[in-house]
Amino acid sequence: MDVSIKDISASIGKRKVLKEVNLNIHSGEVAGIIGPNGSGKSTLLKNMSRVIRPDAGVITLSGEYIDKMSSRKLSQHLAIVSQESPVTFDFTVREIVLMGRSPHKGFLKADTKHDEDIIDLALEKVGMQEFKQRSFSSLSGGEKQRVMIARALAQEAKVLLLDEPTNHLDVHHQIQIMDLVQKLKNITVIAALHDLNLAAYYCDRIFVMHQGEIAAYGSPEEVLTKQLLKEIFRVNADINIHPLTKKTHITFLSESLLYD
Ligand SMILES: Nc1ncnc2c1ncn2[C@@H]1O[C@H](COP(=O)(O)OP(=O)(O)OP(=O)(O)O)[C@@H](O)[C@H]1O
Repeated sequence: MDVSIKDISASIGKRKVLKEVNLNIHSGEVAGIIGPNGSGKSTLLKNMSRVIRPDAGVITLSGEYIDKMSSRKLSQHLAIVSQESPVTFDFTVREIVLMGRSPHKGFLKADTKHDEDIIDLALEKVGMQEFKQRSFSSLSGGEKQRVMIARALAQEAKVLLLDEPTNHLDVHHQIQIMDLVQKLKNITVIAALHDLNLAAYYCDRIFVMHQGEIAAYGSPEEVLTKQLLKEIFRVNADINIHPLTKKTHITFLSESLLYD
């Protein structure tokens, strides 16, 4: 399912946070949204999932306007893992992942063996199957993050929005989650990422946000240049193609290294 964002502008209070943003993300693509703090990445994802309504512009999923879809239909198409964990009551891990099934079930319909199998598979994919009966609130930040990803997988949406999916995760689980995301078949993934080397390694294309606008986009090799890192991220860096992975690899350089 492809995602098209056309001339989206959005404000929070009096502040314009997104300014005529245009993006076209192809079906099955892993797209990375990168940018400094406050550049508008989360706000863009919130507009795509209709948590925030834009001032102007339209968003379509395979040509269908999201603002014309019912909430149920939108959740069948699109799942979001946001930075905020929405849970206030003490649910078990199983119950949290089961919530991902609700767009596919009738009102008050009992859970089926099919739902249970999907929950088990989703938990297995994120390596959390042993935690199925644990209380969600007792989990560590990284464990919670993996359960929220399992919930999104159980939703079986064709578009997956991930806001900082590797935030809180140790390096093993960062790679586990990004490997999983990359292997998802026929699913369009749009992920806001701070780790530029993870973005370079896993994303087909990268979109760079700066002050509410798209400053650049293209393949990681095209986008992640020394000049862009200096201008947008205000860092000095050495950039190579890694001999083993054949992907762009960034080494960040401290000011002291440059001027000592
Ligand atoms: N509820 C809010 N009230 C006021 N300002 C907000 C609110 N939410 C976001 N903003 C502002 O909107 C701008 C964009 O925020 P957003 O969270 O989209 O940025 P981001 O690129 O995701 O940042 P980060 O990398 O820090 O997560 C920021 O300047 C932020 O302070």
